[in-house]
Amino acid sequence: MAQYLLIGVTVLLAAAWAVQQLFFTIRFPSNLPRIGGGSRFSLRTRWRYHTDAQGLYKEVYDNYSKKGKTVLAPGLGFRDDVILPPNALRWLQRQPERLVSAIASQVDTIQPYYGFGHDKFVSDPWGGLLVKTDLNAVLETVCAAMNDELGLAIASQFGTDTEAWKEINLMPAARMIVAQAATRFTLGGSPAGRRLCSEKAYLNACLDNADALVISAGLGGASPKLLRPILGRIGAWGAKREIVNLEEYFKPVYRERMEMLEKEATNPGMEMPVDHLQMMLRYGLKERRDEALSLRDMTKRLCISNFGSMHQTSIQVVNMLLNIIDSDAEFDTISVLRDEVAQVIGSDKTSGWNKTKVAALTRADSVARETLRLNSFSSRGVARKIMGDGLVTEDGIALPKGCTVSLIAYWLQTDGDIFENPFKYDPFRFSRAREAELDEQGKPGLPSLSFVSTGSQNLAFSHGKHACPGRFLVDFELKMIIAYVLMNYDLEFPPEYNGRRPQAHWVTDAVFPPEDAIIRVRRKSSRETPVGLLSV
Ligand code: HEM
Repeated sequence: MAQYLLIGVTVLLAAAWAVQQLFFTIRFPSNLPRIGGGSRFSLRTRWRYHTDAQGLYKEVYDNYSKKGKTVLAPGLGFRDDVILPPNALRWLQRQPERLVSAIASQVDTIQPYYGFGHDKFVSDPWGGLLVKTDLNAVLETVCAAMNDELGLAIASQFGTDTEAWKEINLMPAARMIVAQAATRFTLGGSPAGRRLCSEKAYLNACLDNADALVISAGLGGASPKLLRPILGRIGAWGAKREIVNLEEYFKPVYRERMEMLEKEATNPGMEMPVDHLQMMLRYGLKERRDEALSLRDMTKRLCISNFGSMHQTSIQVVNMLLNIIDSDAEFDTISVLRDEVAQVIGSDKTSGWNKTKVAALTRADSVARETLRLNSFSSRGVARKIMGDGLVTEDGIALPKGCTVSLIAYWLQTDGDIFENPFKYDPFRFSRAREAELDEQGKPGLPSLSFVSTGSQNLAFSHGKHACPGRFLVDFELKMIIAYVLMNYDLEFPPEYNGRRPQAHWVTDAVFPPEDAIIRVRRKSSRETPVGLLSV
């Protein structure tokens, strides 16, 4: 019996392998070199991507990317990824969307069909596009509200004791702070929405949902296409459960907004909330009516919005605060930043934050950009799916339909020929260069070195038409966090860290911050806090 079972399983696996090879495997041209050589990847090379992607990508970067050559590297599960050299970025940007698609690549990465039941939640990203078109137009209003929420969130996580030092587990604290601030601009504009901003169970549900989406994307993306309908569903189980959970919290806000929109129809000019949800409902009722009228679909849109606004931002906050404390002994980082905040924000206690002040915080800007240079979550950038046959790279590779191309961002951003002392966190690396090049008004020049500016040496937000539109909001958010935390708290590492931060770690090609990093904080007394505006 066991013998027949074994034969049956072997035949089934062989048939599955043949079907996978025949129908689902992309055929690459013979002139495209593979990392490790040969005509297929050895198991060792595939395994290396999953256990040492940092080392594997170093070889890709040094041996191919830096020499202007395209190369094939193993990716998640059984995927093969085409890695383009940095000098191909301009060529890539020139290609039309119908041939080179950012959105199709996001669908491949997120596998929304399994988590959300339909690809449209990613392939038709109208909610995200509103960040670009509508949210950024009212950034100052939205960020003023977010600043209030940040103060409350930080005080709640860091405490208010001005005598004793408190040990904080940074990752969970940063996640809650970012979730609370993000909720304020996502749906905090109405009374029911505002209540959710500080509702810990809701914030945890949002964060759990974002984690479940990462797992769903990982398992769905790693499985061979043939097995994806099974493994994708298993991987998405947690995400589906979290969506139902989140819907319960969201229901009263959704109903409140629909009632407000109904009232507004008979009462034009009525004051309405200014937040992302309101923009989504307004647009949805006009252009995607079925979705806007479905609580479940709008909950899924909310999940996507939360993922965008919470996941990478909280990672950036953890790394940035660790880097500020780590570099303080050598660069006096905390005092330099406090002086800058006091100068730019402190003198004007009435008008709050605006774009001019955010832009004037050049040193805080440098601290944030230097963190992204070294500690981006994604080690690759500008991932695009090739949508048709016939596209040939500048080095003569005919890219087959269905493959994904990207650039190695991590090794580009730590290239010793571009950055002096490339692995050192130098908080004022970019502000020094900018302050040495003053513009006509005597302000720091070189705007291409600012946090929000993207390019081949700064790919954390990607580059071009699809570069992250949320980065302008993140720019406000990070500077508000720097200002609030440093003006209201003293910070240090526990003595056993010997002044050095715990390092980030790679899981496949994603770079995670240390989940168990501890910092010690102590609230400054109001006498010591020079900027009244910043205290809550
Ligand atoms: C440190 C924080 C963040 C990082 C590092 C980051 C990074 C990225 C990256 C790499 C992309 C892909 C772009 C491409 O495919 O070329 C992206 C897209 C996007 N991000 Fe962010 N992001 C962050 C925060 C945010 C926030 C706070 C929001 C919302 C307020 C947001 C909204 C979006 C949207 C809507 C897109 C899709 C853009 C498009 O396809 O045109 N992101 N982000």
